[in-house]
Amino acid sequence: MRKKLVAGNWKMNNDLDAGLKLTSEIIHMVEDEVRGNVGVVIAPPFVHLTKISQLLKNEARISLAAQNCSEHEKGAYTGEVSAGMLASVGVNFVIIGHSERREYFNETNEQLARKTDIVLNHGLLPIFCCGESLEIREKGNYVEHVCNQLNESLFHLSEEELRKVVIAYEPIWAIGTGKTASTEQAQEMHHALRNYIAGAYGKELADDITILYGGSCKPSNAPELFACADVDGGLIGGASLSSRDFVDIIKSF
Ligand SMILES: O=C(CO)COP(=O)(O)O
Repeated sequence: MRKKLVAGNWKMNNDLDAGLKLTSEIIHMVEDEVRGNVGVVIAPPFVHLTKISQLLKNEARISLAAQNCSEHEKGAYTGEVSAGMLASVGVNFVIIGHSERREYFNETNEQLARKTDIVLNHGLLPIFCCGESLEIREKGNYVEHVCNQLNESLFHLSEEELRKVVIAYEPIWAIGTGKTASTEQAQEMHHALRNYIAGAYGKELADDITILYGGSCKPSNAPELFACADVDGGLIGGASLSSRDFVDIIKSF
């Protein structure tokens, strides 16, 4: 049985007080309302991680993620944060290759392969983002494009390493636009990605990999998206900034 997961990517939102308040609300609501075996991840900005890690110390089902990390081990990289530093403050997951990082910070598939390696080397779990632009969607080669992102950033991993990776499919045209992928579009891509992984690593491993959907996911559309056979949860942006909406999404399974 593969793991179900709902992760909240706060992006560059909330000051520390607001972040701590949101975390406390999520802790209490998850405890009171969420049944079943869905895992919860929150990904606050870097400067919140140490304090939020303390709040989550006794929360077995809520994990902490960073939104990015350096591809370098340490050294003269002003402004960067290393995987080792993240591990030292209690982070569990690292989001790698979000489309906003690919677009605004020119992150390449090769660089994301290095980030994946360094994250795994520090005992952290990558949430690897992939997805196509509207232009590629309209051209029709979107499956090939996203499979290539996996190939170039993940397929150097051993089987044991790939098993630790969570994949998040986020069509760029659906992020922050209010325009969600239809269940058919989400299922088509998730199924294609699982098949592609099966081709390289075998069906057994492919069936075990958690693949999340992201892009304008909210309480009203999460139930139908999460009901798709190959969708194992969500990577939530805007709606994860409201504890009520985020927990309602978690309860959509
Ligand atoms: O980018 C996303 C999560 O990483 C999705 O963002 P929205 O849910 O705001 O569309």
